Amino acid sequence: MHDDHVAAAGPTGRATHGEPVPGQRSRRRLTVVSGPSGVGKSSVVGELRRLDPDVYFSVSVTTRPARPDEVDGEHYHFIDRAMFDKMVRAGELLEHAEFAGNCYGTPREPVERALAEGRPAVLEIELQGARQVRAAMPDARLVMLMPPSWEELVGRLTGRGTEEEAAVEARLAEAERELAAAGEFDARVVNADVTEAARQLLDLMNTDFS
Ligand SMILES: Nc1nc2c(ncn2[C@@H]2O[C@H](COP(=O)(O)OP(=O)(O)O)[C@@H](O)[C@H]2O)c(=O)[nH]1
Ligand SMILES: Nc1ncnc2c1ncn2[C@@H]1O[C@H](COP(=O)(O)OP(=O)(O)O)[C@@H](O)[C@H]1O
Repeated sequence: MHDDHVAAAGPTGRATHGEPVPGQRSRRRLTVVSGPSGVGKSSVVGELRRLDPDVYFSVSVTTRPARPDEVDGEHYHFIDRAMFDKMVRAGELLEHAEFAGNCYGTPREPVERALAEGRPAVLEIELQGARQVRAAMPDARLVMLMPPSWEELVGRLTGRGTEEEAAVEARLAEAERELAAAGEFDARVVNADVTEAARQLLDLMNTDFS
């Protein structure tokens, strides 16, 4: 069984599972951040990037078309299905999954290189991928980002305005499945405030559970 921690904010605004010990970061740590579409994963991971520039953030490949504000090679590597299948066959993906009609995967080599260099690495991926990472790399820490409420999640997803109605429906169907699996994760962080959630995530990355 995995450690079970809920990183609720304490009176100091820090996570209550234990204070991080300076200098004792698990340098080889791989952290997986999952959570339903629209919960704020990109927002929180973006804030984490500002808080700790030393962390390596994986850039996934996807067959999903780029949104207008997305930059190839920065948000994702946008590739076609033939290239995706080729990467799967060649074993170039650490994990991969289909989500709401598109394929997503984590390029293996950059993550392994970062960890070998002693850099902590973060993957922002959905549930099936998180399960694959858990099976392949049992030391990885899995964190699920949770919405303050279902209504807030729906509001954020529709308010973002990046998807057509059918894609929103597909994401909400996946969201129910993802939230039902929250108990499988090592920790859950409620994203009520982006900066606070990013701080809690960083605390989790820097703390060894005993
Ligand atoms: N398994 C897996 N999931 C990924 C990967 N990259 C992104 N995802 C997840 O795929 C889902 C859909 O991502 P996206 O199309 O960007 O939509 P959004 O989450 O609504 O912004 C999200 O849960 C992402 O975390 C990956 O490399 N592997
Ligand atoms: N703590 C928060 N409070 C209010 N709105 C938020 C919060 N976190 C994210 N959002 C907004 O919710 C929407 C979805 O966030 P996003 O980071 O794209 O989610 P995800 O990557 O999980 O799909 C965006 O419009 C974002 O600005």
